[in-house]
Formats: sequence, structure tokens, C-alpha cells
Amino acid sequence: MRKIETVFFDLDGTLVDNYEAITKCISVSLEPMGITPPTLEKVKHTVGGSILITFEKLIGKNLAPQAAKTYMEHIKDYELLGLKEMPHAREILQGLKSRGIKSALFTNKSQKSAENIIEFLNLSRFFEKIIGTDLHGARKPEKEFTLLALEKMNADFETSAVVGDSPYDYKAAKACGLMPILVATGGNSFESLESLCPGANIFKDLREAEIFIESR
Ligand SMILES: O=C(O)COP(=O)(O)O
Repeated sequence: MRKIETVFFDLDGTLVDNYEAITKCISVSLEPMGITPPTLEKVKHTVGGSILITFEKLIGKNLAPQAAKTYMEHIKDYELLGLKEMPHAREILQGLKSRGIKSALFTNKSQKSAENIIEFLNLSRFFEKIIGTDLHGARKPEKEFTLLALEKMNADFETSAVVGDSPYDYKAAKACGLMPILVATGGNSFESLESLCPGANIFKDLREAEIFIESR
């Protein structure tokens, strides 16, 4: 059994609940296009692949880039709306730090939004690096993005894990041989993670995930 030395944390649906802000900004972006905005529940199931992918799922590939551009222009006005830490988020970050396990944020959210959210929640001290995206750049589950994350953390894939809530996180981990650890707290149920992510370590929440990581 390999000991985990570095953990790459997903943000939306794993460490934070940012769905209200995302839903609001999606609706602001779709309004000028004359498109009826989706419900929060629908948005929740489309988040994970970055805002461009979320819009592709909601309105199709052709219209997505235009909506995503508007979203990026406005998200700073809404990104803290209804923002909450997920249960046990702070505890797992504290627990890992106290055991000398390094944490990085590994998110498909924009770099700036990710930094603002982490700073607002006063979680910055737990992360050695915040690794986010830009609108058309590399993202999970592209291998290139996982390699970049490993490089930024000077980490070895064999002693690294990705903790996330979606198949994007699972595939990003598998792309470079990191251990996939998933929690059913975001847009995917335990059962759907089980069927979409074979061989992943799947848990109800971050408390269970922490016990698993620390027991290794
Ligand atoms: O912006 C998104 O779609 C998802 O971001 P995440 O990688 O933190 O889940």
C-alpha cells in the first residue's frame, strides 16, 4: 500500500458549495441570449468540467463559448453568493496538514475565482498551490493538466491522490496514475460514481475520505 504524500483537491462539490453563485451567473449570461436559465439542481449536475463544458451541456457546443465569455466577465460580481464550505472541508485540510501531507487545489474553475473563494473562506494557508484554469486552456481530465499539477507540487504520481466529486476528477487522476478518491457530495450520487468510476475509492463525505487517507 502506498502512503499518500500529496493530495490534489477539487473545489466545486468537494470543498465548497458554490452552486448558487454559478446558477446566478449562468442566468445572467443566458438572459441576453434569450435562453431560459436552468434551475440550481440542473446546474449542479453539469458542474465539474469547467464553465465552458457546463454551458456545452446546458445549451450545446455552438452557443457555449459566447455564454462562457459573458460568464467570465460577470462571475467576480457573484462568486461569493451563498458560498459555503462543504461539511468536513476544513477538518480534512487541517488533519492532513498536521500529518505533513501536502495539499493543492486542483480545479477546473478559473484561477482567479478559485483564489478569491479560498481567500474569502480563509483556507489559503492549507494549500501550497492553487491550480485553476483559463477559459480555453488545459483542464481536468486532460493528462497535460494533471502533469502540470504534479510538476507545480513537485509531486510523484505514486504518492499522490486526487480528491474530487466527479468523473472529471477520477479521469484526471487515472490519466497519470494518481489514486482517485471520490466523495458523493456534489453533482454525482454514490451509485453513479460507482458505475462511472471503476476502481475509485468512493466515500459518503470528506470525513470518511480523511480517515482513508490517514490510515494509509
Ligand atoms: O468550474 C467547474 O466546472 C468545476 O470546478 P471543479 O473542478 O472545482 O469542480
